[in-house]
Amino acid sequence: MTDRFRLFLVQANPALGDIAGNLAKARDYWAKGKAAGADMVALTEMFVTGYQTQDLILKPAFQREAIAGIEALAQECADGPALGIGGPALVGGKLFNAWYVLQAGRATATVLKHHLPNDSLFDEKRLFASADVAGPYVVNGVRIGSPICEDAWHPDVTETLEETGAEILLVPNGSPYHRGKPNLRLNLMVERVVETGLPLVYLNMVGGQDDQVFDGSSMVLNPGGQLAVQMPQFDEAVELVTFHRTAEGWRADHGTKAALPPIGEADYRACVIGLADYMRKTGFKKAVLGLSGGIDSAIVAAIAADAIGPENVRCVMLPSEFTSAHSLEDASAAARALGCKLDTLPIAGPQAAVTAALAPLFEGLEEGVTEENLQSRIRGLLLMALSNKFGEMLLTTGNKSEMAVGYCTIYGDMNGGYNPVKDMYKTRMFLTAKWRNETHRPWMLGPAGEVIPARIISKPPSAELRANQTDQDSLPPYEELDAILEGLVEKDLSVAELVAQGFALATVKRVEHLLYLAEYKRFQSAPGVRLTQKAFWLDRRYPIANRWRDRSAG
Ligand SMILES: Nc1ncnc2c1ncn2[C@@H]1O[C@H](COP(=O)(O)OP(=O)(O)OC[C@H]2O[C@@H]([n+]3cccc(C(=O)O)c3)[C@H](O)[C@@H]2O)[C@@H](O)[C@H]1O
Ligand SMILES: Nc1ncnc2c1ncn2[C@@H]1O[C@H](COP(=O)(O)OP(=O)(O)OP(=O)(O)O)[C@@H](O)[C@H]1O
Ligand SMILES: NC(=O)CC[C@H](N)C(=O)O
Repeated sequence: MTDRFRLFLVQANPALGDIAGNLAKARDYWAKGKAAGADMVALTEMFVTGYQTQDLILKPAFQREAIAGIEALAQECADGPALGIGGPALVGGKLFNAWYVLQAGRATATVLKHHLPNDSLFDEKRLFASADVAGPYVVNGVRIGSPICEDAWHPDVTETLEETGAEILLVPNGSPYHRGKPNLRLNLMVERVVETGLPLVYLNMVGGQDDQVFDGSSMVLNPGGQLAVQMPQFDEAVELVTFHRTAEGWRADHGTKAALPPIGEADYRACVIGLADYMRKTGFKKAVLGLSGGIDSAIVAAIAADAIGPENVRCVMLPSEFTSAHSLEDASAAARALGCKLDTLPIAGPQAAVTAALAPLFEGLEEGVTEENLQSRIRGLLLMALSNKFGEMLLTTGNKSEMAVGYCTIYGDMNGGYNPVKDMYKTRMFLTAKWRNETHRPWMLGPAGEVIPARIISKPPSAELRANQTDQDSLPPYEELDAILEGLVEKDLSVAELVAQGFALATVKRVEHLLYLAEYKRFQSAPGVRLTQKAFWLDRRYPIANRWRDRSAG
């Protein structure tokens, strides 16, 4: 009887749709596991296709290529350790989210997912059939049960596996980041370990995919819930875990115990990885953004410098007659501190030309928001011209507070391919800027030190679209706005509940109105990194034409 079982865990970053590339990665990791003397090499949920595939997985040609790839992989990895890999499976004409166990040239087990996540950003019931729960499979005489991700968030699948003889639980995941997610997963997995009395391996992928960032944080728990291995959050990593058979069952040796970063740092890292992977996976090497001397564009510049290197980030100051001297100085100081190129493109010329073109139609009409927004749109036009000419993707900079209430110009500053701060509230932007100035980590490609000049953080935010404008002319103070948004968006509170918390009825109703009104802007907005469980895109899907307003407080 085997008394030792060695499992090679692969916390890697697949590229969605790159079936050949993901198979090549799988082969390389399998060879590493073989060289390390593993009995089994484990990869994550849907590794062969990347995750989440959304409706791409419904395309028969895509399914066929992925399944054929797994069959070929089985043969290439016949001579050595077993290989566990996620991919689609077609059984009885139905499509399943599956995890294949490849041994001796074929799939000796095809585990099919039972619990299909269908809330927040998941729509798996739309894509896959739900399978009945099956028992464990055997590798080198050890019976292993593999609940697939959501399957381990409920007690029934692991209970069945334990009752049908599983000795070790190995859970492949595609679990995306949100604030505090590692702790949530740990609590759930400890529950499974305590219920079953079995050791549990939680294996998650890493990397950015559109709005989602998968943050690894894979771990191994021994019965009782003791943490034997903690793999890092966000980094690609491998770990050879050795299990020993004891009188009480299998136990994992202690291994790597990576420290997980605090939440603020994890959010920033998610923004950096989300942007870096979006660029890499869509084929961009360089980015461009408007650097105004305000905090939003300064943080986005820092994130971009950290993600793709300051030499690949072009900052552009586009001053108008309303741009203050301190904005010019602050933009220049920020670009210098980050080591990014700064171009200056005054907008007075194009603004005069557009104003003249519109003059015959606008004659006798008062100037107002139209003219203010023209400046933003001219900036957007010039920035997109640079993007076209130099192949630099335009970054847009609207934080979550602005995106919530529509404090941004459609086809103006909303222009851009990706928004790394789309899910970060303005009050967090200030904290993030301070934190980045005080902290440098090896994964940051930008420099250490005060990369966001102190005045950018301390001065009152202004769009500078008219003389002496500040954000607080149009919006409640950000502390109040964010607290109300936290209630309306993150917690789905009613207007009455917010009023009971002490907020003025008129302010809450105005914020609620702006929130609903701005749906059309968000629908046309760039994707951005998801940090919360109510990100504007998949977590919170609202109608655009919507006459409902909450009358709970009158
Ligand atoms: N339901 C709907 N479906 C589709 N389209 C709809 C629509 N409602 C309005 N629209 C369209 O949207 C237009 C109004 O939206 P928009 O043109 O954005 O203009 P609007 O939202 O009125 O103004 C932009 C606001 O953003 C502020 N801001 C803050 C920070 C930075 C910047 C900046 O630009 O740098 C701007 C600026 O001060 C101003 O308060 C309408 O004229 C109409 O064309
Ligand atoms: N003078 C400018 N030069 C270059 N880009 C600008 C200029 N003014 C605005 N922009 C672009 O439009 C975006 C929206 O402006 P907004 O005022 O909301 O942000 P900010 O200036 O970065 O920060 P804050 O809101 O704190 O002032 C900016 O982040 C920037 O990308
Ligand atoms: N891929 C999955 O099944 C993930 C679902 C799970 N609720 C998570 O977010 O981790």
